[in-house]
Amino acid sequence: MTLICGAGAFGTALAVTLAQNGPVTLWARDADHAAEMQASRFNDRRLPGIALPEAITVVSGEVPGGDAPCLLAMPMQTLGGFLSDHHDALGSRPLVACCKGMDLATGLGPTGLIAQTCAEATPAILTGPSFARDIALGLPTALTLACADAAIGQRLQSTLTTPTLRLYRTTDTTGAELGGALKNVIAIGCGAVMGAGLGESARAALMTRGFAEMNRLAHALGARPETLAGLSGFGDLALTCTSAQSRNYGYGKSLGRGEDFDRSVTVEGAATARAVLARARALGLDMPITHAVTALVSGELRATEAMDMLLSRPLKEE
Ligand SMILES: NC(=O)C1=CN([C@@H]2O[C@H](COP(=O)(O)OP(=O)(O)OC[C@H]3O[C@@H](n4cnc5c(N)ncnc54)[C@H](O)[C@@H]3O)[C@@H](O)[C@H]2O)C=CC1
Ligand SMILES: O=C(CO)COP(=O)(O)O
Repeated sequence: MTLICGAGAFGTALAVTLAQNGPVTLWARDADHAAEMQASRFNDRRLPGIALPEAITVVSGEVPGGDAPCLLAMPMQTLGGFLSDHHDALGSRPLVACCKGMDLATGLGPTGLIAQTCAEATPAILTGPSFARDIALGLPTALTLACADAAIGQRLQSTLTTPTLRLYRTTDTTGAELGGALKNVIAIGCGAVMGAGLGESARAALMTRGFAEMNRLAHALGARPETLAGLSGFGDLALTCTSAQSRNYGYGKSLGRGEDFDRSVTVEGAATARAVLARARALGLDMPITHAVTALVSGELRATEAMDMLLSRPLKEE
């Protein structure tokens, strides 16, 4: 049995693909939503049009106990609260974060938060280039499964691989979670560039210099360069900065056009930009794109002003 907490688009998509391997329990925060899904066999609120296989049971209330791995598929800024609220039920099993970002309150990534809040559990993270709908439709997808405990990571890799979802494993949790967190920040910037009509060449420059920035922070925090070059870093950066399916990219595009954006949509890069900037400042690191995106998101700068700020920086070696 696999337990997935968080019945948004991603949690539901993971439940659909993992149902090919055996029973899945999908835990939803909202009791009405859980009852609606269990009865209709659809998640109309977050992933419409995808039928839930019979192997999925949707529950709410107490998080089910047990030793089976638990996937945590809720937005990053809600993870800390969820872990504290359900600490006892989560117990000592592997907890696989499926969220992307950096916690504003602590500056920690998902595995750091798990380690801090649920000390008996084994933290892991599942991350990389994938849209929930693609996974749910059974389109081929490859992700990174990171767990510092190599043996548990290997077990998770085989449990969570499905015929269409291929997992690669690493023990570098820091690198894997930083890739997923930072690519969303850069994607907001790329969306803003495109929304403001600054062109595809400017977007390519921002992606490349953004990748340099991701590597700078990752290096300072002890991550391995090959992790950043893999699915969870470069792979997810490429997908999110170029796809109209991405909510971070779409949000950036609205900012670039000066249009409103639906506030109920999950856009992880907005809070994460602020968290990353604070962390970088504490480490004495220069992260100009993250700085520009933070100013854009807070309304301090428009996209063209943010680009002017980046272009007027002193010339330097690549
Ligand atoms: N949607 C996608 O294509 C992908 C999403 N992700 C990541 O998955 C995470 C979740 O995103 P989505 O599922 O897309 O978001 P979503 O907006 O579709 O759904 C978020 C879900 O989290 C639940 N939630 C909110 N606060 C909660 C709390 N305190 N406790 C428990 N549940 C809570 C909401 O009820 C909602 O069902 C994000 O970090 C995102 O970056 C990763 C890869 C792909
Ligand atoms: O993480 C994702 C793709 O890998 C989903 O991106 P968005 O959250 O921007 O939609």
